Amino acid sequence: MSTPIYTRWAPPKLATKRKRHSVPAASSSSPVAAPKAQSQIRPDIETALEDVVEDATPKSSKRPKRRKQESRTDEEVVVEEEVAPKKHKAILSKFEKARENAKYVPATEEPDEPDAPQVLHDLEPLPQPEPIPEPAFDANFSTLPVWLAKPVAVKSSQVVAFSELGVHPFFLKKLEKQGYHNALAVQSALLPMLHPGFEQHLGDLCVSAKTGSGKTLAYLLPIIEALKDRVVTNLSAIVIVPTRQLVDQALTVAEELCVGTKLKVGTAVGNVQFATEQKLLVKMRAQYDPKRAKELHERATQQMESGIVETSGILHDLQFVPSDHIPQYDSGVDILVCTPGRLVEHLESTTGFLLRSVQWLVIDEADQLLDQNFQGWATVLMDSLHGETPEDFMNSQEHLRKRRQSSNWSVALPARRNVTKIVLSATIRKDLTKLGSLKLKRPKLVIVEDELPEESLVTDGDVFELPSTLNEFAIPVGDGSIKPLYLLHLLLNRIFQNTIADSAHYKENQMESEDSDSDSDSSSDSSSDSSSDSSSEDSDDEAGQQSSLDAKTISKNKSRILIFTKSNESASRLTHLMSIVEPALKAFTKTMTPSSTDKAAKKLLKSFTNGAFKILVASDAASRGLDIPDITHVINYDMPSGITSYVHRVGRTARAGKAGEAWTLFTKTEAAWFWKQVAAGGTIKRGGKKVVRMELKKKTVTWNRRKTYQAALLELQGAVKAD
Ligand SMILES: Nc1ncnc2c1ncn2[C@@H]1O[C@H](COP(=O)(O)OP(=O)(O)OP(=O)(O)O)[C@@H](O)[C@H]1O
Repeated sequence: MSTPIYTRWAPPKLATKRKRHSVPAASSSSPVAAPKAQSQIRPDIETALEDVVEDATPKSSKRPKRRKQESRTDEEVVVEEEVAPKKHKAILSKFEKARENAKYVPATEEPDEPDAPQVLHDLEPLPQPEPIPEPAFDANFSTLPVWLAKPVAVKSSQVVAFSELGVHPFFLKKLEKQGYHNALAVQSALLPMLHPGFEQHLGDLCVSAKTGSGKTLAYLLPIIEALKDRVVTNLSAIVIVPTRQLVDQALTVAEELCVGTKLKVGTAVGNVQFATEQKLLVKMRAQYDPKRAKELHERATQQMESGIVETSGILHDLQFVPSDHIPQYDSGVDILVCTPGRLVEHLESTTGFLLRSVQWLVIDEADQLLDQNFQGWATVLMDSLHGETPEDFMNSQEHLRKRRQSSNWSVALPARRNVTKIVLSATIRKDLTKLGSLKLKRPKLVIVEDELPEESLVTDGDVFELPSTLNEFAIPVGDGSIKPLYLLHLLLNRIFQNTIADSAHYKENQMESEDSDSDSDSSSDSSSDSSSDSSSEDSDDEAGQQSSLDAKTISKNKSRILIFTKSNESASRLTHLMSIVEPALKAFTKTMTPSSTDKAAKKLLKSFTNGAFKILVASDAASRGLDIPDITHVINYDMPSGITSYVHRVGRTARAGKAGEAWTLFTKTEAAWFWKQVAAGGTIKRGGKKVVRMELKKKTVTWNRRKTYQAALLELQGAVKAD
């Protein structure tokens, strides 16, 4: 038998499985380099190779084939050996592939460690990568409408002569007489916008300007100038302010400007009898009109028959006019200064009180008024201002308008009156929900400030500015148990004697952060506590640290001090306590109570202005708008209720360019709020100035007064119980 050209390739011998494949002896001399391949195969691919060989053989025919091989004939072997090269090729290519695959080991992959202990994980969150810090959000857009986001900024140092602002010579003389030569910044900004002319703003104005910056004159002057030639009285301007003191103040300014004109200025406040006020505001007269009189009489008869009869109104007024006449109503004033509550009462109950001729609506201290919105005054007012006049009170023009409303003729009728609204405050807020109730048309926000914001700076937040002539101080008073003694020390040693420069008792300490504040607060307290009160109280070396002033010294002093307490009751109690502990102050201290009559309140403010007494103790009722030019000091005996309240309180001094000081007494619990919200300067701008912290030692404050103070407290307690 000849030797076959190709011999069958046999896989290399493997330890266990190889036995399964019996290879003929001749195959070892095969031209196919089986032994060579065997030597080149890595042990790790041996298994793969074995699998490949196994795969190449159909599994079902493995065993029968072996058995067959033993019993096969020579011809069968020859046939089989002719088929072998083909099979071998297929197997070899599979082997090559397997070898290639086995060669690939990912570079980074760690070799499996089958013996490594298995780590069991609970349902713990998987460790996460560190969050990528987000860049700080720098808003360069505003959610507010453009007029609020981009106000008209006016520098508060801008001072222009009234004559350059187109003020009528008639008023220039008046202003000169009052000592006003130049217009203050807010006046310089508003007068051109309100005067008819090229610079006039044909829309409404919101004005934010510091306390004491002259806003009252800024709105009253252009209104009175516009109405000065008026001969027939007609309600043309309404000025709304929150309190009756402010009504009086605005009335005084308006009346001074109206002297020499025929204009009538009236007021509507709760302290006058309503009926009396009605007669002043509306004048009734009889007009001959038999046809309309007949109609009205018929309606009155119907009412009588139905049994439901009006006790006021036009039908009620019919009885006061001749039978063929009808009642007609004329305004008794050209300018009305009022509180919102009383205005609403007149709108609802005063027959013939109509707003059809109103051209100006001023809302001063607007943020406070809009916050209160009692009796829904803004809605009632806007309805009356923009709504239609009730038919019974329509004049001929309004009747004509109504008749022609749906016809083509309506376009030929004169346009509906336009009301210019002027909304002002030192703390105006960009609150659209509040301002929206005023139905402003083409509004413009004017901000008068020392530091003008950058053009590009868009801010939705509210920022308020204090007068540049104001200096602020703050005194820590521990837990507040002897706060009245701190106040007395401040009054007697600092204000009435003005010994601040050489007094060792006031330790100046400029504080910026609350942390440092509370630290030093506690340290100051602990230092005072560590010194025995009883030993130091009457010791000689303390003598002279606390002043006891005589009435003469106080009366000579030019200071006017306004002390704010949290309520009217606290104001009365503090006045009482002060006069017991320091009797010299009794004649110079008065309380402002809301119960005092209008006349008494006016008298009180007048004698304070004149210097008849020096200290006025008041609640927040006096914090807004009160203009007493000579107030030198404001003391926040009790902490104000908010930032705006602080701004208005301290704004009672340092008015119209005069110097002033504001002092705040703060307890440990109030320190954080005060330093963070008020003193830090985020919302309140003070032109680079800081609130200066002044420390007083407790023993200095209580010197020689502890017993008197305790007796005074007992007396006060007795008085309160007796009440
Ligand atoms: N052109 C002027 N020159 C000098 N003083 C003026 C001028 N205009 C007004 N004043 C004075 O400025 C003071 C403050 O005015 P006004 O009461 O109008 O301030 P304000 O801005 O309304 O303050 P507040 O916000 O506290 O109500 C008043 O005493 C007033 O007489």
